[in-house]
Amino acid sequence: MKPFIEIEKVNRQYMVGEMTVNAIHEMDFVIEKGEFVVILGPSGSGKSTLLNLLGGMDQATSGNIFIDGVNIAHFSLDQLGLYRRNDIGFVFQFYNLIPNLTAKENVDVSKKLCQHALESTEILNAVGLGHRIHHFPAELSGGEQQRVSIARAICKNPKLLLCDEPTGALDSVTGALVMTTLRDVSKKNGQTVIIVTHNAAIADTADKVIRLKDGKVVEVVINESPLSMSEVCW
Ligand SMILES: Nc1ncnc2c1ncn2[C@@H]1O[C@H](COP(=O)(O)OP(=O)(O)OP(=O)(O)O)[C@@H](O)[C@H]1O
Repeated sequence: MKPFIEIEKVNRQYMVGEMTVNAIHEMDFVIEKGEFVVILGPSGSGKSTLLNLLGGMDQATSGNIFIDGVNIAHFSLDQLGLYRRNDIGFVFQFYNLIPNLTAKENVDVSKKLCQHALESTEILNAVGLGHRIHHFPAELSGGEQQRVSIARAICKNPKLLLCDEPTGALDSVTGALVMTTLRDVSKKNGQTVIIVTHNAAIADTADKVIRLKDGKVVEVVINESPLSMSEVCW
């Protein structure tokens, strides 16, 4: 059986004046359905570029990106728009909630946009915010706001959940709580999750760790027994 995600000889080059920058260079890896994956690497190693390619926000210079059997590297801009809308959930470092909408209304925005949305109240309960559904973002802590943004992404019932430094703006205790929520809810829903982070501690909780350097994969580690967040030293 083919893997759920297959990155095959992917390149993303930028031309800067006369110079060619190989942000992603001949990259290959696979991710199975339901895996909780962490991508680590130093600054400039290609993490954001890779996340943008997987999320259909950018196009590869060459190579194949199979998501659930479909090669998105050959998509038109219109197809990429539909792919981002229906198949991808995003969680960013800063929560990007709409300030004048409540937690539930923020999550409901996803329902209006995509085809397979889940029930927002149920997801807000699952991320531990059942008692905060009518609160506005300004009435929520940073960790609570990030959990609303996770609920918003999961509510789309996406094929793939992409998270860019989801704990980057949080203190370590709140970050661990947010990561626990993310992992628990995704595992319950069989959701495939890819997290880009500088925080190597998170790697021990992942099913798979992909390390990048200079636009290349330098190591793929499969954790047979991932640690729980409470076992990780931040
Ligand atoms: N639009 C662009 N034009 C030219 N070069 C770019 C562009 N975007 C990224 N790069 C280069 O591609 C390489 C990879 O960048 P990328 O942002 O993917 O790294 P990163 O691992 O996400 O870094 P960080 O951890 O600092 O966010 C870097 O050398 C960067 O300078």
